Amino acid sequence: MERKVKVAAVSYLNTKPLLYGFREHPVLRNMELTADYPAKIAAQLIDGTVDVGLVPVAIIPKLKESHIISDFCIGAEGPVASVCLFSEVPLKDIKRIFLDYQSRTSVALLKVLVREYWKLDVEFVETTGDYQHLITGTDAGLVIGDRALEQRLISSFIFDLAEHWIRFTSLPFVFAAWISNKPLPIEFIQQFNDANAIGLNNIPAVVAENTYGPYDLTVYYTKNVSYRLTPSKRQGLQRFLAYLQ
Ligand SMILES: C=C(O[C@@H]1C=C(C(=O)O)C=C[C@H]1O)C(=O)O
Repeated sequence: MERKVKVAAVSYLNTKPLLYGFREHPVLRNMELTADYPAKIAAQLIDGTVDVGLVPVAIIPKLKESHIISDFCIGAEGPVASVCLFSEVPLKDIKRIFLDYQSRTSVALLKVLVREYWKLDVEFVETTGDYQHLITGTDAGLVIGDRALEQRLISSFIFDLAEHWIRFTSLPFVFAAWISNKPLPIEFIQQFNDANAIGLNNIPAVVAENTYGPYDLTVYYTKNVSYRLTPSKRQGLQRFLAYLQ
């Protein structure tokens, strides 16, 4: 490839370990990196503004061409902490759920759990800007990312979507994966994966440069988010995509 590969990453704390190793890495000679919230990155990969994105897996069916180019992802093998349904009442009493405009996968996952697992009769409400303050009474809200880690300190009830998916299916979950919308040179992919691994092998250093009060990032990076796209995660991904058809 003559021109630089355009790569878009998620701008949340969950992605810091994956991006840590890119600084001063030779792969940067061949790529340019931007960051945004997941729904934006999905739109950029679909419309071709970028070549690679850490995109919500729920948009895979919307891509004409897609290649998972990495064995690293944003996944979970237990509670993920940052993708939760928050409420002031138990599940059975929830009447409406505000959906997170920044998310694609978790919105789809929530709908699968509501329909197939919890079997709730609720109304979904789209959002376009801040809505967390509307989580009161029988109105619940799906919140993802750093804002979810902050909402944990506020809401009375927290339903972790990864934890409930695992109870439902006995399979781990993948929220986002590095996906390209065109074939890329193998040398680039190897360098790209090498850069991803550096931060994961240096979690204390990643934590040390991110001061964050609301949640323990060592726990988040080592116990909650699970970054390896293992065969069982791929199985969980296939199972999830089958629900979206
Ligand atoms: C674990 C998370 O996974 C994310 C959830 C996504 C989604 O719902 O579309 C997309 C990317 C990930 O950042 C999180 O954001 O907290």
